[in-house]
Amino acid sequence: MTATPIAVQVRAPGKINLALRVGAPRPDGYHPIATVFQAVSLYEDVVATRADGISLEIHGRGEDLPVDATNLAVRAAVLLCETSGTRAGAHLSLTKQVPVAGGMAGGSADAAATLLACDQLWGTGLSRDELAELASELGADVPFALTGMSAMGTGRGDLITPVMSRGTYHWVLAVQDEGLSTPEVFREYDQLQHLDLDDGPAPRLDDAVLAALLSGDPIQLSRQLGNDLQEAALELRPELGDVLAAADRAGALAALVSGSGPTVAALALDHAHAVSVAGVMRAAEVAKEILLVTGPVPGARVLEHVHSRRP
Ligand SMILES: C[C@@](CO)(OP(=O)(O)O)[C@H](O)COP(=O)(O)OP(=O)(O)OC[C@H]1O[C@@H](n2ccc(N)nc2=O)[C@H](O)[C@@H]1O
Ligand SMILES: Nc1ncnc2c1ncn2[C@@H]1O[C@H](COP(=O)(O)OP(=O)(O)O)[C@@H](O)[C@H]1O
Repeated sequence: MTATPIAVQVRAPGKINLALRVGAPRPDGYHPIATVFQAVSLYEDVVATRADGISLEIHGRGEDLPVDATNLAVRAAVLLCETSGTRAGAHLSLTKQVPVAGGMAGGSADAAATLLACDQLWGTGLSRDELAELASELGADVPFALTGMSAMGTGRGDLITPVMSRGTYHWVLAVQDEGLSTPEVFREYDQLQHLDLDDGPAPRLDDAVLAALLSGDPIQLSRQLGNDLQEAALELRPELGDVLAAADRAGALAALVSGSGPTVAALALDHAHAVSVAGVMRAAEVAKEILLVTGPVPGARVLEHVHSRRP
């Protein structure tokens, strides 16, 4: 008797870039980056159920996203199907908490969760390294969604090195109605920096970010937050200046645009301080939603296997 799952539920987190350094564009259109990711407690849940072919339904945020082969979750399932040669299919039910096109890698979390869910459902049995290789084919941020916690990303952001982090950090997120396009923000960055192909120094992280994470002290971390894409995001969406100013007035330790934006992440001392910062930011009416999250949290993980027993 072999226990075969008929359904698998996987959860993967969104992220904040605590530090993001960007170099000049490469011939393939990507930019070399050096970043420190932190996975935070906004989650994408994927339930993969045995079915014919690959199909997708979306709940929560992003209900108007396409459910065809352009969706990152579908692309992940198709890639695993093709790589493993399986004849099995899956229906994917995706529940999204992470804002769409918010600079928090929700689509990447969907792809990572789907890879893991389908791997379990189909018994493909790939190692974490093999999954990470497929992940990087799907997008620069996808490998981190598998790893979670706190990690350094280099190359296109897809080469992941976990880093030590002490304690829990409390963040207030200001979520905007309308997302920003990642390629557009990188293009704006190139214009602002007057960067051409392979022009300028390779991006480097300051070791002080890693030391701050290790200290567990949010005040120390607040002094090391930084994002090279912030100016470009502000250029494209000047209202984000009001969000950063509101976070400052609310007494946040520091605030920055996450990744390519437009979500702004404000760091608080502890939970009570985060509640107070969130209250002031809500009253300032600078965002569609103000959310409280914590980090670091784990990467993609199986929450449940549903089994049918077959002889
Ligand atoms: C900026 C960051 C920071 O973590 O995150 P988000 O703000 O998107 O969440 C990432 O680098 C985004 O990663 P991700 O969103 O997975 O990018 P991809 O889908 O692979 O690439 C989309 C496009 O963004 C640009 N891109 C992305 C990554 C990178 N290192 N250099 C780039 O220039 C390229 O124009 C690429 O065609
Ligand atoms: N499952 C998905 N969830 C979100 N966006 C997706 C998904 N599949 C494809 N996309 C496309 O990717 C774009 C950016 O995705 P997302 O990961 O939400 O933002 P960001 O890159 O800013 O972190 C979306 O605007 C959408 O066009």
